[in-house]
Amino acid sequence: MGAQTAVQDRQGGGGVREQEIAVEQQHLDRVYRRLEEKIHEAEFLMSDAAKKGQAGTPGALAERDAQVFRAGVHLNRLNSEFEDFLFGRIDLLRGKDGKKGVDGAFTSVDPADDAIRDDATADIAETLHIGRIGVLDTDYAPLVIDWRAPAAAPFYRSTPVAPGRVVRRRVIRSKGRRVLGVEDDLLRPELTTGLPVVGDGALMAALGQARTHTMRDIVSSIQAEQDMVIRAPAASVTEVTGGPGTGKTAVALHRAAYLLYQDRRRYSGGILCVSPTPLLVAYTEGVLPSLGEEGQVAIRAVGSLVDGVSADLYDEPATARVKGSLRMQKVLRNAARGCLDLAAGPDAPATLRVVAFGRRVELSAGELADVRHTALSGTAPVNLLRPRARRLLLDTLWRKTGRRFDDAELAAEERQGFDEDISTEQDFIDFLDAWWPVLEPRRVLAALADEKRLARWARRVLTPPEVRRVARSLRRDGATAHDVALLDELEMLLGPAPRPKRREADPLDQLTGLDEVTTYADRMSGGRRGRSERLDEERTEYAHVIVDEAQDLTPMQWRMVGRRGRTATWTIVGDPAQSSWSDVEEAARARDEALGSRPRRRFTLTVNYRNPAEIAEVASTVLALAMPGMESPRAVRSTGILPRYEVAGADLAADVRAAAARLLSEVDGTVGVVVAMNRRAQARGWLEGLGERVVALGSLEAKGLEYDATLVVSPAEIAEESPAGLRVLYVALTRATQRLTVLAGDRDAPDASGVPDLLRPLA
Ligand SMILES: Nc1ncnc2c1ncn2[C@@H]1O[C@H](COP(=O)(O)OP(=O)(O)OP(=O)(O)O)[C@@H](O)[C@H]1O
Repeated sequence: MGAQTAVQDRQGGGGVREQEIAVEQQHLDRVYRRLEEKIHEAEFLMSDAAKKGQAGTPGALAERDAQVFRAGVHLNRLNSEFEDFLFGRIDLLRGKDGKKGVDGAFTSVDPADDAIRDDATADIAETLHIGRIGVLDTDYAPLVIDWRAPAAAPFYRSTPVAPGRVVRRRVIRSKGRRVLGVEDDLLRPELTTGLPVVGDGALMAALGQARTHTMRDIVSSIQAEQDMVIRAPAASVTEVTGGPGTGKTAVALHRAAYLLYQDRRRYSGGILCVSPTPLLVAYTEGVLPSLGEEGQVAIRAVGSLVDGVSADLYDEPATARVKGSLRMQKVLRNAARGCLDLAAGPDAPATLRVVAFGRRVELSAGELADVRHTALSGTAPVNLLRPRARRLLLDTLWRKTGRRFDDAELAAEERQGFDEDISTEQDFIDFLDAWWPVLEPRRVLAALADEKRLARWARRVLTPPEVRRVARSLRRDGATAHDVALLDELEMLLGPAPRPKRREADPLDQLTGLDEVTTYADRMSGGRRGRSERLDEERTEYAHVIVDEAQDLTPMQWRMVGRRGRTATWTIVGDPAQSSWSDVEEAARARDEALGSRPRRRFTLTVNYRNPAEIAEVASTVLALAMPGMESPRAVRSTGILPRYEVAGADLAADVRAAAARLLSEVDGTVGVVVAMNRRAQARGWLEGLGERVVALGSLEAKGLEYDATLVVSPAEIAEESPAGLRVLYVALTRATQRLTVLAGDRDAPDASGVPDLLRPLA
């Protein structure tokens, strides 16, 4: 953490500042001129390639063009959307060796032995500008280094304690083509180099900004401990823990951009970023595009990982506990199999009758049950067992015909003829459709809503009250994030509908599979969708999986996410102290299973960039209750503004509204009002008319978000909601960047100053 400690002796008076801005303006002008040249070059190459009919063919040209083209696309977007295309500069001492890397910069991290003279003077040997993409001059000298390139690492990693070659780090603020300001940190203040120093450092400037409803990238002020994570090698599993506000989400997203830059080919397999709520997805969605990365990274809420379903409901904590538990595996397995009986409905034929060799052959209900039992032995997905069931039916029917042959060849021929005859008989086809229908996960999950049935499938696994809860929750319209994990598990247990066999040999043989062809065709008949669209939908495996707020994944959700990263490398970020899941050990087991034996690299982030010290301190009193012995991250700044405590009177609505209005008048940006989950709808009503800057959130929805000011309504109600309630309260208390008001309700026991008992420091 060097940023705020570096500089004592600033010379940034008006004149110097103007001068330095002018210097950077000159450089930015040069960069834009070069980019324009590149765009023309790109346009020329594109049209030339098109003329030669080479567009779309792979090879060196495509590779080169792609780069130029990307530069063009970036420029267009950067011009129109983003303020700070070029955002950094470092001035460096001469390095130990004279070697240059591919980006044209010297590679040495340490200064040459004689770079600093005895009288503490030194010369600046290299100046690098850092930006969102790299730009080379005509002579291949780096005009801008991509922030992810190795040469940019010292911009983030140098600290006054370990400055390496960096003498001065500068953050440049610009809008469009105009440089607006510079902020310097001097990393070797003891040296005399003649470099002017301007401003108060970039980090504080960034942290003080008002918040909007979308997250900003932190590319110009990534701190050293964060940079270690962002650039950690992609091998196996990277695990990051850190308290609230330490930048875990920001770091995870920047890491995605870094990995793509590092090895675009490898990650063309896609990066999946799993987020706990749709609100957090919406909040973070803009960060990757602002880093120049779109398309390869899918940011999905954990309730939206299954195609066609989007969770919009929440389960009560006690129901969630059951649905998220590994015990559901067994229940679902029973249901997947048990549903075969149900799917056909009450009119399902009890027996199978066919005509063979001129006489009737019949399988009784008992014989059919035996066939089904045999077909279902083993672990293969139920839908994929249908061909096996069909074969077993034919075997049993054949046996019942009592035909015997001494000649094996003749027997085989007879048997083949029998199979063909029977399996093309309409009665047989209809029977099979009804007796072994293709099962859909949604239908099976819906079947669990029947309490009696669920009780049968959950025998000796769930208790009767648990059965009642789960069945009741499934009778509502809509899905929860827990239901989605169950659907995904069912998808695996059921497997896809069998695909038609691609054999051209015997047309009759093809007819045999007709039922399956039509069923499959039905499934795929969503219209004539483009191939890429379909592929996108079908992508269920990724090259890298990022899990944000990993502490909240239930065991069943770990299984779902695990299936999407069977061959992936992983980045997992989370904070056990913020977990809203109560059965921590079971989740840890499921997580270990999802990750397998891959080696893990662990990192810890220690600095809280979000909350001022005054707010962090209140949160830490709750942390002491929620997780005794757990350390709070160190708050990086202090505002001198203490949290405000109020006690609600008879009209809670009016008090919440007044407290929210007051906060709105005190901050420029957003205000979040956090209430217990069962007050969500109510709270929205209370805030009506106060404008877009304020939002009401249920405690679980506040996950990962932040606001300039937060109003936490009735800490006790939030804490009593679930066994993990204190940790959820800890989340609520750590959302504010500037101001916090706590409103004590009926269940709180405020002292004379209005401080609820849960927030009073332990004696
Ligand atoms: N190096 C940085 N420079 C500027 N801002 C930063 C930096 N690191 C983090 N921040 C800011 O701090 C805030 C918290 O970051 P983030 O949401 O990523 O933290 P988190 O660890 O995921 O928090 P939580 O666990 O509470 O969800 C964000 O506003 C982020 O932009």
